[in-house]
Amino acid sequence: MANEEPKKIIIDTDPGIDDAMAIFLALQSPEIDVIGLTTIYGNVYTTLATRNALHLLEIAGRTDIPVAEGSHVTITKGTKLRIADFVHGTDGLGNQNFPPPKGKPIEQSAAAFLVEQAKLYPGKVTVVALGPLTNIALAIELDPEFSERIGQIVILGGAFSVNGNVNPAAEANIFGDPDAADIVFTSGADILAVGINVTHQVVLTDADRDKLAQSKGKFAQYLCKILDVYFSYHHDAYDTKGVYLHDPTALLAAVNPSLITFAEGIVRVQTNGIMRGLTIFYNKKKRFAEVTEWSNQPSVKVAVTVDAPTIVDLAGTAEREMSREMQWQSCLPRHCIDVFQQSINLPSTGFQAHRISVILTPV
Ligand SMILES: O=c1[nH]cnc2c1ncn2[C@@H]1O[C@H](CO)[C@@H](O)[C@H]1O
Repeated sequence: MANEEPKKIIIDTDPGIDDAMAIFLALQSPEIDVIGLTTIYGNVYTTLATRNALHLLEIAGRTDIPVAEGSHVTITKGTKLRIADFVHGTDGLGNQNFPPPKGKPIEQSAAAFLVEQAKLYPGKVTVVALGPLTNIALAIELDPEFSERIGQIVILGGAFSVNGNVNPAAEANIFGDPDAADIVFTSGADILAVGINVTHQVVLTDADRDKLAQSKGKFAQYLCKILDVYFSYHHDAYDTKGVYLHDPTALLAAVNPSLITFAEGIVRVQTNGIMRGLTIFYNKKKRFAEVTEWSNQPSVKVAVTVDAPTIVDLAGTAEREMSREMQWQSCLPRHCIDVFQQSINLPSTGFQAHRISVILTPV
């Protein structure tokens, strides 16, 4: 991997504490060239997402990276947005009230920027979408060739065969704009969805945070400040002793797909009613007699298992040590994981079978 050209990545983001982790990870990784951040509502409103994106780039000393502001409303022009400030704090970054950034977003909208970059580097740009999918759907609407021109869209979103985190049906990013999500999932682009069936297996524990706190690394120090609110929320909302690394998992899956396994099939999104935001994966194992809403739709990839210990390790290492190169060689080859096997032991990586999903496999 070392000799390959760095992967061009645009992060579509609503920062967000785990967004901040993912952005720092990306900026730390020699395998990635972050060519832009685009912003969206979700964890905060879009205006604050833009401000936070600019702020995070200033913290990282990367003000050379452009920030394009995204949509303030859903794809159907909905203004009743669900903002998860109870997860991330009212400022989105752990109620730290950082001073406003000096930088400004570029003039172009997020969707126009996405379209332009995909045209400039056909097949070479990966979008890592960490919030609701409005900007991506707008890019698809703006340019009918966007889906073909974009290299890959890695979506942090969906709850495949598991309960959601907004309600039992829906995961937050898909719930944020289900119509946009359905447009993206059926667009024909090369899509990898990393849902909470996978990210809920990637836990940064209280002990991991203590390790981070002992580090003098710039990112570690910063993150320890903002992580408190995220930990309190998880302690209240879940029985897990730690926090879920949603956004870092999606980012790392984009950089190194061998960290996950995936199934291929067709995803549709419920856009109304009590199951609004539900993602339903069709594994193509049955030939239905009737035409269904899944018939003749393009296939996407849906993450099924994850090498959780390696992701937590990579995230921790990169955040702790500013200049350390990531150790991709410790990653699991995809073919090593048999999702049907109940007990897997891969001693070379310390991979623990119980930390991967064997019950939730939409294979
Ligand atoms: O309980 C929740 N409600 C709303 N958003 C959440 C919650 N937990 C995490 N996230 C945010 O939504 C994405 C994952 O669904 C993550 O980006 C996370 O920051």
